[in-house]
Amino acid sequence: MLSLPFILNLKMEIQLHDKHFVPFISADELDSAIAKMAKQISKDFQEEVPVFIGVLNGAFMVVSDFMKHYKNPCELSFIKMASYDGMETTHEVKQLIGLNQDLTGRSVVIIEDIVDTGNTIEELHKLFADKNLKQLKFATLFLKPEAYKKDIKIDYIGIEIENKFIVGFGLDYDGLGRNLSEVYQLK
Ligand SMILES: O=P(O)(O)OC[C@H]1O[C@H](OP(=O)(O)OP(=O)(O)O)[C@H](O)[C@@H]1O
Ligand code: HPA
Repeated sequence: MLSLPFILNLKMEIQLHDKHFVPFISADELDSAIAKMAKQISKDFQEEVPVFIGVLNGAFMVVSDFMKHYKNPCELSFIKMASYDGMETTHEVKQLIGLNQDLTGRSVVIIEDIVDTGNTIEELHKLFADKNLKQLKFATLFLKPEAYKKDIKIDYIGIEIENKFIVGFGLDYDGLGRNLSEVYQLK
């Protein structure tokens, strides 16, 4: 006979396309990590109005929850970048929707759902280099330290995770899984 934990575990496992995923990070843990980042960032930007830039598609949920936790004046915009095909990076980061705002003299905080290889934030770093910003900072809900090989400083990190593929809370596997309110890890 199967034990109860085994049955519960089977129930919680999900399948997206051909892959199976298991529960990894709960909605409560995600919310606490985002609230902590919002608190840190508001402390660092008390004297000014930062411009937050969310990186679509993946960051839409993080940004939405982050904004609810950020209580000081701020502005928000989005940029759309993509490089992943299924579970693999293509190493070519494309800008799919750009910014049309003058950011001269502004403090900009890029908000990412995940920094993995760092290819995307490297491209963003280049993209903002000639925008005459006051400062550029990077915030990410997830960082995979074993995969990240770039020199760019990541100023605000929610949760460090091992180098395994995850889905949920904005992150997808080949288009699916973005609407999950918890994060799942590849089985
Ligand atoms: O550090 P990296 O290896 O560059 O990976 C991080 C990027 O990968 C994902 O985007 P993706 O290119 O899959 O596009 P999406 O946001 O539309 O899913 C994620 O949202 C990050 O932007
Ligand atoms: O682990 C991941 N999951 C989903 N999308 C991603 N983009 C980079 N890393 C990941």
